[in-house]
Amino acid sequence: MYMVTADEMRQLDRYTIDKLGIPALTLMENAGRAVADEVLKLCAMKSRSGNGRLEEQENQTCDADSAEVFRWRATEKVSRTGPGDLLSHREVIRVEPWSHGRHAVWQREHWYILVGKGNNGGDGLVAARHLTDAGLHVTVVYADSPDTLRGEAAAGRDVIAALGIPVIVYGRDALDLRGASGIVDALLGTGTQGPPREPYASLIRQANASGAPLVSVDVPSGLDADTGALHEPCIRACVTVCLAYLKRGLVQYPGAEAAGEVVVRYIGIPPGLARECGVQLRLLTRDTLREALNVDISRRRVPDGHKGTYGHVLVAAGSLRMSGAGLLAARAALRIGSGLVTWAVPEALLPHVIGAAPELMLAAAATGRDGEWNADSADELLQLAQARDVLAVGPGLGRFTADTGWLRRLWEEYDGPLVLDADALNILASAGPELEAWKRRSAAVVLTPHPGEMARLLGISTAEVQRDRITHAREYARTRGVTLVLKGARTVIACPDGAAYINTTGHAGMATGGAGDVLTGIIAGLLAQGLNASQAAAFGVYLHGVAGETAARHRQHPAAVVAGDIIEAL
Ligand SMILES: NC(=O)C1=CN([C@@H]2O[C@H](COP(=O)(O)OP(=O)(O)OC[C@H]3O[C@@H](n4cnc5c(N)ncnc54)[C@H](O)[C@@H]3O)[C@@H](O)[C@H]2O)[C@H](O)CC1
Ligand SMILES: [K+]
Repeated sequence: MYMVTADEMRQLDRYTIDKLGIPALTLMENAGRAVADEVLKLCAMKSRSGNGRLEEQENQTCDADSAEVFRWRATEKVSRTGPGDLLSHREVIRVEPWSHGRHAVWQREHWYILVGKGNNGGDGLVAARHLTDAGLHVTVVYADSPDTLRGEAAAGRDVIAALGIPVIVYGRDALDLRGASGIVDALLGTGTQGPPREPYASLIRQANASGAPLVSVDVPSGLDADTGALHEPCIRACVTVCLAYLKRGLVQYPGAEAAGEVVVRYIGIPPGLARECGVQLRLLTRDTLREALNVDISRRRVPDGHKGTYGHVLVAAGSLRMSGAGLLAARAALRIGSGLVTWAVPEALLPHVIGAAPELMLAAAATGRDGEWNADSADELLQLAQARDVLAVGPGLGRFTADTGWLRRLWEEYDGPLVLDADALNILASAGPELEAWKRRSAAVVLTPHPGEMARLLGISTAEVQRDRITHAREYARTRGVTLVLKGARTVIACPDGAAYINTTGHAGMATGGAGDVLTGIIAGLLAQGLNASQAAAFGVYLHGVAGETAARHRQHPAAVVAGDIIEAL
């Protein structure tokens, strides 16, 4: 599933209308119909729950290969009354075609359609008509004077008037949303510039305060469609019906939170157009792993395989006070399926980690009695690495004198894939401009920074990184020729060729010490099994998140998950 910026969406709109000849009114009609479908679905859910409130949808038939709708949600958003279990559910649901019969249950429903003066408002006007035809009581609320609408939106306005659908002009007529059964937010879409101005701001506040379920058209009004930043006041939707292509801001926090459950609906724009027009950002799903990354997610084993078949990982990690980080990375590399894993530790640590995981091979890589790494250990490490397929460096490494030169030697003299995490990234960041002189590697490099490590790599603040995670990650990967995994909620995987993926597996309970070390081991292990850097990074992040969800279910609560649980759940 491709993801676009507001500007890319405008280009795709224009191409569809001007080059393919599909009328804008057709797109708007389909958009409004899709919004109406989702509103009717919510009404049906409420009627099923019997108490007139939104309950979590029962198990839907999941069609793993459904092309039409990709739906995921944070349950606490959809079931306002159910015990939010904090786990994000990912499911692909086929939305059954909705027959617009006059269902008696819906005639109790009174929905308000908040309409802006752009085409987002136009979509809302089409939805108002469909919902009226389905039997709901509908009132259209114009944020601006109706005569400010232009083009297709003005055409929608005239139809509403011709049908005699009740209309309120905000600011001129009284508006009380407290009795609303639901509200459609068709105020601002991808044409928004900056925080909502009056009267949109007041109307958004009134809608949020109403307590009624909010369905946003395309994007919640007030949300930055590109970065996911909230320009308050911003609508807090329980469902966002995203049109044609997923907007980036709906997947990045805090936007993902404000959007609630996101449903991407086909409205007549050819699905392949984004790829043809050079869009390279995709949602990371099983389909994406199979189709875009050509990953064999079944991970078949050959009947006559042996340990050597599945690669040998060398993990250079762990120090006196942080030996566990190295152990977690090494264990994860083994659990994900590597044939062999050697864990290299400072010499003084070795006697203490013997037996920590009997399946691991151990090696002393830094002589000295203090249990810390030192620059002299580069020779030993390079010696060990020559007989290994992948080198993972960083978890629990610590900093030491001349560590930049040490890392540079590994970077330039080891000719296999390199995975750098934690302190290896901090050492890389401390190289500063000298990094330009480091030899460009022919073999893959995968960096796995969390936002703070990314900030140090870029020399900016963590807040700036988080303001536009996708752009920062993609820019760094492209200019440095590396594969970069920017961790955090909705991890970004950015590849040197410009391709990028946003992961939706995982949950907040994985914010626990060592979870990142586990990911490093997973990615190194997948590289050892022959996946390329993009495949190993994307598949590794995806599996890491699924394992975290599984671990939370086993522990009955996300807060109880520790990093070792994620390894066991792999
Ligand atoms: N994706 C598709 O194929 C289709 C999308 N459609 C819908 O069109 C909107 C985008 O419409 P556009 O007219 O470009 O802009 P908006 O409706 O989002 O609103 C802009 C409108 O509001 C004013 N405005 C801008 N910023 C602010 C602000 N901060 N405060 C107040 N007012 C603001 C601005 O002057 C404009 O007049 C897209 O989201 C879809 O919903 C098509 O309908 C179908 C095809
Ligand atoms: K909207």
